[in-house]
Amino acid sequence: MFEETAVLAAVTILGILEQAHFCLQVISARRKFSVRPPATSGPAEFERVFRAQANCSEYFPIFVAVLWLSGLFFSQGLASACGLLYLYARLSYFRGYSRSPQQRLLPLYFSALLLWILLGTSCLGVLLAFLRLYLKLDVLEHFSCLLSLLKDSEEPPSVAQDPK
Ligand SMILES: CC/C=C\C/C=C\C[C@@H]1O[C@H]1/C=C/C=C/C=C\C/C=C\CCC(=O)O
Ligand SMILES: N[C@@H](CCC(=O)N[C@@H](CS)C(=O)NCC(=O)O)C(=O)O
Repeated sequence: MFEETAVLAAVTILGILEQAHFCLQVISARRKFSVRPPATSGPAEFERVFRAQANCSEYFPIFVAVLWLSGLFFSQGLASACGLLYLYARLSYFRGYSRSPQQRLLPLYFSALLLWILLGTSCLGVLLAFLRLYLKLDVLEHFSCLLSLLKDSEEPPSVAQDPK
């Protein structure tokens, strides 16, 4: 049972390692710019790294929740692909923000889009599970029946061969 979710688990571990990397970057920026805790302000270069890490951390619990909900209730493949892209977008956001506020924007939009896709597929997956469980209604099965009916009606009738 657990092994079936190994891909989601791998994406989660990768995400945790990414968070660790962002923390280490803040520690090294504190040393570089001599900003000792509990201070959180200093040169702009430091504050950008600090805010980038804080913003990524803020969204990490939401990311992990929707990654697993979408993976378990909708599709592990789609959720894992969105998850990997999200982690890449967050890395680009962090690197972009460390350079300038402007350079954070494109990866920020992309990461937000991926998060909303994961949230949307989570909602859809949970809704379909509710319908199956409480109303005994399998919407996906009805949908695939409908598709195969449509496909059959489009196929030309087979012409009987004239045995000469
Ligand atoms: C699934 C997400 C759940 C909860 C968070 C809810 C809302 C947060 C929105 O999803 C996040 C989208 C963020 C998009 C931001 C877009 C643009 C940033 C706006 C202005 C920046 C301009 C500037 O600083 O120069
Ligand atoms: N901690 C966020 C709270 C608001 C928020 O989540 N804003 C979204 C954008 S609308 C975000 O991802 N902000 C981070 C950023 O702008 O870099 C912030 O400082 O902006």
